[in-house]
Parts: sequence; C-alpha cells; structure tokens
Amino acid sequence: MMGGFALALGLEENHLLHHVTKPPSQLRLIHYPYNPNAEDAQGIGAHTDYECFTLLLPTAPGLEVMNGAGEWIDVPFRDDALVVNIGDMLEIWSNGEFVATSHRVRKVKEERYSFPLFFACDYHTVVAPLPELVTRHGQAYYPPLKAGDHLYAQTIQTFNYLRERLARGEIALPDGAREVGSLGQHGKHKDSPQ
Ligand SMILES: O=C(O)CCC(=O)C(=O)O
Ligand SMILES: [Fe+2]
Repeated sequence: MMGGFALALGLEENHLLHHVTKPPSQLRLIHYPYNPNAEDAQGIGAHTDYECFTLLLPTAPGLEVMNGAGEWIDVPFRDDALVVNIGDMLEIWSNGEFVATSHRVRKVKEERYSFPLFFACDYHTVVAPLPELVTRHGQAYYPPLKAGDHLYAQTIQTFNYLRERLARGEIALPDGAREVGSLGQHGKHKDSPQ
C-alpha cells in the first residue's frame, strides 16, 4: 500500500518504504458495548489517525468521515472489506495532496467491535513535505515533524489521564508539537458551522 501511495504521488514505488523498517505500528482491539439508549450521540470524537494510514475492520456501522465540503457522511458498512484511512504522515509528506481522513464513531445501539491497524513509519523519521512535491506546489505547506514525537504529542493531548498529567506538568509536549485537530478535513473546516 505504501508503494501505491508513492506511485499515486508520481514518485518511485519504494520512495516512502525507505522509512518503514521497524515502524511502531499498532493493532488496537476496540469494543463498543451494547447501549440500548444510544441515539446519534458521538462515540469517539472527530480526529485523524497519527500514522501513515490505517486499515480498519469494523463489525457494524457507525463510522463517519468528513468529505471535502466539510460534511459528515456515513462510511457504508461491508463485512467483506477493510476501510483505509489516510493518516497525518501521508498528508504532510504529500504536502496536502492526500488529506488525512477526519473520522468519528457514532454511538450505536448494537454491540460493535473495531480493529484498526495503525501503519506507522520509523520512530526517528523526520516527516516533511517531499521535495518533489514542494517543487510541484511552489512551497511547503507544513513544517517538518519527527514521527515518534508526533505520535507521543497527539497521544498525550487525546487521552484524558495523559491530558491530566500534562496539565499537572508531569509530562511535556515535545518541541514543535502540533495541536490536535489541525490536520484532515476537520482541520480545514474548523471555523465553519457543523
Ligand atoms: O471504531 C472505529 O471504527 C474507529 C476507531 C478509530 O478511529 C481509532 O481508534 O482511531
Ligand atoms: Fe481513528
């Protein structure tokens, strides 16, 4: 898949794979318990995944993505397909040609499991818009970031127990950390009404 993304950007197939030798990729197993009172309330709030891309296997509907017009739309549920979400690293490498997939999960009445595989690049990779794309676009739209620092910075700004530790000064954001919600379609449509 990394080869396919590189080819789609007009690059040589192995271009991005050089940065994938020992990636801290994670497979997460998520259980959304049965909730008979759930209506259309939000489950997991709007976010983009922090890595290169995510392969997702859900067992029931509930996933929504934001389209280019800033509208939330349902991802059609199929039990014979994986969902592929673009992650932050591909948005930055591609200088915005790929936009990280903003997504969220509705609270649904049926029990739901979901298995995302967050496909990362190497921890120490400095991710910056690729020179070929900066030349093509005439400028870089994103400052560089360190892949591992980005995962750490986004994680400690997302999970409540870590946000509390951050607020108490027990842990700190790495230099150059991006605020959460600055990438993806919801980053672009931040100021428009939902
Ligand atoms: O449950 C899902 O379908 C998505 C979960 C998700 O977006 C995440 O864990 O990052
Ligand atoms: Fe996600």
